[in-house]
Amino acid sequence: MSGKVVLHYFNGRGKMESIRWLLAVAGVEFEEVYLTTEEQFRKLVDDGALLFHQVPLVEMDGMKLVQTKAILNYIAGKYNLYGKDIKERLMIDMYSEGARDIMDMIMILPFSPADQKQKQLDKIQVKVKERSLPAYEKALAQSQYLVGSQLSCADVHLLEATLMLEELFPTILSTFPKLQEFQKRMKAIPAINKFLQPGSQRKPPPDEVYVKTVMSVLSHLFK
Ligand SMILES: N[C@@H](CCC(=O)N[C@@H](CS)C(=O)NCC(=O)O)C(=O)O
Repeated sequence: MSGKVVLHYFNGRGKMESIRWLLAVAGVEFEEVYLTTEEQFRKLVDDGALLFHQVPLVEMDGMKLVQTKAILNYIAGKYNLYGKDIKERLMIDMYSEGARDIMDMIMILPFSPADQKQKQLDKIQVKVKERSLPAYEKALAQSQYLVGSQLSCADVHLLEATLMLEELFPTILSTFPKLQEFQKRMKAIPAINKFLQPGSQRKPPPDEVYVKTVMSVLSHLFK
């Protein structure tokens, strides 16, 4: 039981995606249980598996982990992706949260009304070009890693965020050469290269299917 890592979430990126990324980079194999019905969700709640009645839930090391940030920090700490002291951890948290801000803006897009999507996209583009990407470009001009002298979870979250951005805005990194080099370096890391191979990452369903599933599993939130 304690050897197997099981992820409970929807078949979509959402809040679980960064956890999948970090486990993959740490070389940890995992299984997924996709929630498709309200009954499945209720059962997890009734079994006491969801501390705050929310997913993501990760079964790992004989524990039931919830709260995305806590789960990510646990994995990062366990697999040496969380710096060497509290000052490095602080910087790692700062850069990680910056990447989280980008991903959160993108994550809610499928749930935006169709007539507001373009406005949201324009807002995201301006925000990341003016704020987020220059901050990361500056950090990467000093060192190949965002923090310290080794790979950390902040690098992994930044790669995930920049790949998500490029799906929406294919040329967004064109004026950020350090970020382009960073992506290249990161993609050459064997565990990342493996995770990015077609067939290795799950293929998330189309947005409409994902949104419909979330709304039916969590129907109590949409009443
Ligand atoms: N702070 C939590 C939030 C988790 C969360 O909002 N999960 C949603 C699905 S993405 C959920 O399970 N909502 C059910 C509810 O709040 O009743 C985390 O970061 O893990």
